[in-house]
Amino acid sequence: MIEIQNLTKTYGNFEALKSVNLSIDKGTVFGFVGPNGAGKTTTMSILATLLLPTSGTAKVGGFDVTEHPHEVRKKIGYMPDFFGVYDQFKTTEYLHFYGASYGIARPEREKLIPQLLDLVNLSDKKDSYVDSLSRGMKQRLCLARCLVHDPDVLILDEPASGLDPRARIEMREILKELKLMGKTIIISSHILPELAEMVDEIGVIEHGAMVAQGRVSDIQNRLRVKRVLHIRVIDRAEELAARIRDEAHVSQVFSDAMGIHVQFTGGDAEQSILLGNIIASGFQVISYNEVQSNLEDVFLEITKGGSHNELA
Ligand SMILES: Nc1ncnc2c1ncn2[C@@H]1O[C@H](COP(=O)(O)OP(=O)(O)OP(=O)(O)O)[C@@H](O)[C@H]1O
Repeated sequence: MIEIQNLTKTYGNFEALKSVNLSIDKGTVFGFVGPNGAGKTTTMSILATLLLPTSGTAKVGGFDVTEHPHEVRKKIGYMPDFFGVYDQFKTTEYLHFYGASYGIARPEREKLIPQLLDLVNLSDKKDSYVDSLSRGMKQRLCLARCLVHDPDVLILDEPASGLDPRARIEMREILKELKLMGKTIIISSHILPELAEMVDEIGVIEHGAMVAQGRVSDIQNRLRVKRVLHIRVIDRAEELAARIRDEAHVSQVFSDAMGIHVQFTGGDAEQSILLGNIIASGFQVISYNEVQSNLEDVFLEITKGGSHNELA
């Protein structure tokens, strides 16, 4: 649904995007993450046909953003990171305005708008002035506005930024519904653990270059060069810690009141063999688990010190 090839963008002498490649299948929720200034907004603005690329191509639903911007616009709903709402409108009027801009006839809009307000949980605010809505409500109204023409693709630039935790959860629930409706969604965020729960894939961009892209679990696996295992036994923890040091794929061991922590370089099979050896040696294991890294850890690992080439 989205295909970006060798995309570059320069502002004067500054290279904001350096040959970015990105491919997103229909129905995927794609999380676009990267530090401030990495190039997320630039990429999304190009996809939204608001900015021309310097070189390379970007296609949405098979249409090139430079050659067929009008076709692309029919396919996308775009929510910018900063947006204005017309404060003097009521929410319903606001959506009528956008619906009419897309050429949707009034009778159709009369049916559509209550559905949209319901989707974004604003039905009880249908007669409220936009001015009186909270930030979270305005974000949701903006999302409803993006949906008036039933686009296949949603390009959402930091939709959860500046929202309190409750408003973020509401936004996340709405995005889940949109995914169920079959929309392809590209969403940028700094709130990485939040993103992990709702995206199928992530792309990490840093200094204008994609440094990792794939399914969240795959990227986590690729980064798990060293896993951390946490083991609890009924007794003889110190004895077990000393013994584990000699096992294959174990690089570091330390124990504390919480149990034994093992840095492990093996894969799933080796991890299972280690457990077998521990039990065969007569230790009574209460728990044996791998400490899960969350998306925040993954992101920090990928972007630390620029040592990420093997992931590109
Ligand atoms: N119009 C412009 N003129 C010059 N430089 C620009 C312009 N727009 C963006 N940049 C620069 O390009 C780089 C990428 O900016 P962009 O807004 O795409 O990053 P971002 O990943 O969206 O960051 P943020 O998370 O802070 O919004 C930044 O260094 C920014 O300063």
